Amino acid sequence: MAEPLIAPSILSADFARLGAEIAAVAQAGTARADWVHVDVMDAHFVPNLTLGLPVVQSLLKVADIPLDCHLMIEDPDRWAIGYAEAGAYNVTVHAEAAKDPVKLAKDLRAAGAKAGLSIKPGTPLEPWLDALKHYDTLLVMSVEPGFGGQSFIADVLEKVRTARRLVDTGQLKLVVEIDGGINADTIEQAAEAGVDCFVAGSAVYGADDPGQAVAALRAQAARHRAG
Ligand SMILES: O=C(CO)[C@@H](O)[C@H](O)COP(=O)(O)O
Repeated sequence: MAEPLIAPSILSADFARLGAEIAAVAQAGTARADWVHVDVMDAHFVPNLTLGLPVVQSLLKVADIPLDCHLMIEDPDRWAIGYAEAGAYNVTVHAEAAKDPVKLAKDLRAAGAKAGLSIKPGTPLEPWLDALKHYDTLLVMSVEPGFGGQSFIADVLEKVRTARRLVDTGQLKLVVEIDGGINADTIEQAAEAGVDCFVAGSAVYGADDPGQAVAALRAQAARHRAG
């Protein structure tokens, strides 16, 4: 299995210094993150408001690292394409909000982005398995979306195990990503369940040295990966 991917979430970064906060996890070497996770929240799909396309367009001009945009918004069928056209590496929409997830994935890929589908902790995986054949990432939420710093919900690991099995047997071809409550205490169980990509907000941006936190999380995940 490939090396685990680490994606720091800028939800826990200083919003007045976003360019510098991204650069802090984009230095060469083991402290370099694989992707930077950008949480877009609209205060409708989730009860919080963060940033939108104009900010992402500005970040794309200065970020020397792929941006993984997680859209926690209503009507992603209308808005997601803008993030792909702007140059986001991966654009993830929520299964609970998408009206036509297959068309959406095709449109995102046609615009040059990877397509991601996310499910909340209480959303089952099975109804989305056909649609997931068109996606490059599955983002399993391990907290209720909306806020950083929440406690990890271990029950979602059953969905990770199912997705891992489907990827390993060739029935799905995607990156299994987890988001919410990932830190030194929880990353091992997520790695053992078969996660490929770990989003971590407070565990990275709450650390004295965010780059060192990235390196430590990656090493810990690598020691505990399934397979
Ligand atoms: O999407 C979200 C929350 O909705 C996450 O990306 C959080 O930002 C992760 O933060 P931590 O739980 O790692 O502090």
